Amino acid sequence: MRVVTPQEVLRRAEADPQSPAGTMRVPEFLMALPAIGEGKRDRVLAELAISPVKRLGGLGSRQRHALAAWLDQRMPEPQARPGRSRLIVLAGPTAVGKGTVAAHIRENYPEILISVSATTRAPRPGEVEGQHYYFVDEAEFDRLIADGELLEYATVHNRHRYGTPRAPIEQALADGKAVLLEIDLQGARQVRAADPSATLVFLLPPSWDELTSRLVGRGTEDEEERARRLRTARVELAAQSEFDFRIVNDSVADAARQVVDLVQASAR
Ligand SMILES: Nc1ncnc2c1ncn2[C@@H]1O[C@H](COP(=O)(O)OP(=O)(O)OP(=O)(O)O)[C@@H](O)[C@H]1O
Ligand SMILES: Nc1nc2c(ncn2[C@@H]2O[C@H](COP(=O)(O)O)[C@@H](O)[C@H]2O)c(=O)[nH]1
Repeated sequence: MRVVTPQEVLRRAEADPQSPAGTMRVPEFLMALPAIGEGKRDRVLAELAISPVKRLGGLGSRQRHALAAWLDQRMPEPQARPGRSRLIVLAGPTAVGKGTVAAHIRENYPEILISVSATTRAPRPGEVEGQHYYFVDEAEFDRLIADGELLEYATVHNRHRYGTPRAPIEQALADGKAVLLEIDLQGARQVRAADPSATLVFLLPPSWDELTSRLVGRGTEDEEERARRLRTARVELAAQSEFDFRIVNDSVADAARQVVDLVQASAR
């Protein structure tokens, strides 16, 4: 399996400025690296004299070399991305757009299997059994756990249980397909423990205000449930540095493309 490092993303951007790597903005690239927050990102941009509007493919050679040197010092290439499996986890706070991004990937990149979870929560209007979730009762969820049919499971927002059916994931991985799980932080940690070579991606909102307005705008939860979800969101945001990559969802298509780039990188 070939490992794609941030340095390789930089090389792809240089080779083809119109490629997904080339059109990625430098701040997004930096934020997708482990343990880079907004403050660190801004300090690095200032230190390397790179404007935040610059795209990787539009860097001058001095800037590109400065960025490559900074990367080499921070994460030497051979250790930057140890062998990855084709299993990608997409997590992030409530209403950041995980489901929307996953739906965009399902529609536009059918080669990637998007896992369908089991849940004890009731369907929302318009949700379809087997497409959005497998809606099960508590007894059936207990049975799935007892029979070892779930790869991971968790009680999310201290309310309902959600879990990833194991069989379709294992079959797809055995067939060489890439698999995307859209799950919560607890599930992401379980997947990491079960398969340290999985890639963990954290989806970030452009701002806290935007997150709350997406949650309100979705209109699927009452005020009590929204408050519960926002409490979990603070906990999840505080854990973002545990993830391999972070992607800001300010455009669904851009965020989806960045996730797909990571999926494809891990599948080489
Ligand atoms: N990039 C975006 N810009 C504007 N609105 C967005 C964007 N991405 C998603 N949304 C909207 O935000 C709302 C929440 O999105 P979505 O339901 O996909 O979030 P989620 O992360 O799956 O939430 P949860 O974890 O609560 O299930 C939806 O109304 C969706 O249309
Ligand atoms: N640990 C898991 N978390 C999951 C799974 N499927 C979904 N989720 C997460 O639950 C919340 C709430 O989802 P909603 O559909 O009720 O809004 C969200 O964060 C999902 O990512 C799963 O299989 N395992």
